Amino acid sequence: MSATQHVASTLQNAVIIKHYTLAFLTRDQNGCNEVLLGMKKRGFGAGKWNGFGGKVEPSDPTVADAAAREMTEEANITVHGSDMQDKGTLVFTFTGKPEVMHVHVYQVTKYSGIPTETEEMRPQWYQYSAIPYSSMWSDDKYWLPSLLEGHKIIGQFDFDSDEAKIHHYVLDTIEH
Ligand SMILES: Nc1[nH]c(=O)nc2c1ncn2[C@H]1C[C@H](O)[C@@H](COP(=O)(O)OP(=O)(O)OP(=O)(O)O)O1
Repeated sequence: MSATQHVASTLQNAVIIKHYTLAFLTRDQNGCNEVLLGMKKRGFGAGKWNGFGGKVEPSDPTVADAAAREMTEEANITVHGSDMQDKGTLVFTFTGKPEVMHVHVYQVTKYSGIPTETEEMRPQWYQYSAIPYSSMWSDDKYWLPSLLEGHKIIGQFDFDSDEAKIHHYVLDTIEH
């Protein structure tokens, strides 16, 4: 079974699915590629650098709009749902927990404003060569490099109940 089939089967058989967004803002800074990460200050994943995102709300017209709303709320910049580039799907499960996290992953390059700290996130630009993987979710090092190289990713990471250790994962990288 391919990783994509594995993910599809997990989503088909899940009792509870919660939808989240995760978006990476990238820029070319004098010929050097950079990505904006945020230090999560509270809640799920606090103390880790990550892309920007959160729960898809019933009031969000589309999932891409949810991704744009979260980025605006968390980094104080303006981005539009129509500029969100679909970069794939990540599924996270946790031993002993019935719900499955379905994370919709995006890249965005068009924005206005200057990223500034909010109650939830402290944003910082990182060169692609200096991404702080040791202070990120432990799955990120497997798929973020491919995403930043321009590929789409479809993966599933099964965490232990403590949300720290991955006991199994599958990942497909789709060449762009
Ligand atoms: N293993 C993982 N690796 C990763 O890179 N990102 C993950 C992840 N597990 C969750 N995320 C992301 C998805 C989403 O962007 C974020 C979790 O969303 P939040 O809990 O921050 O949602 P909300 O901002 O809606 O929460 P509240 O404002 O507290 O209701 O963390």
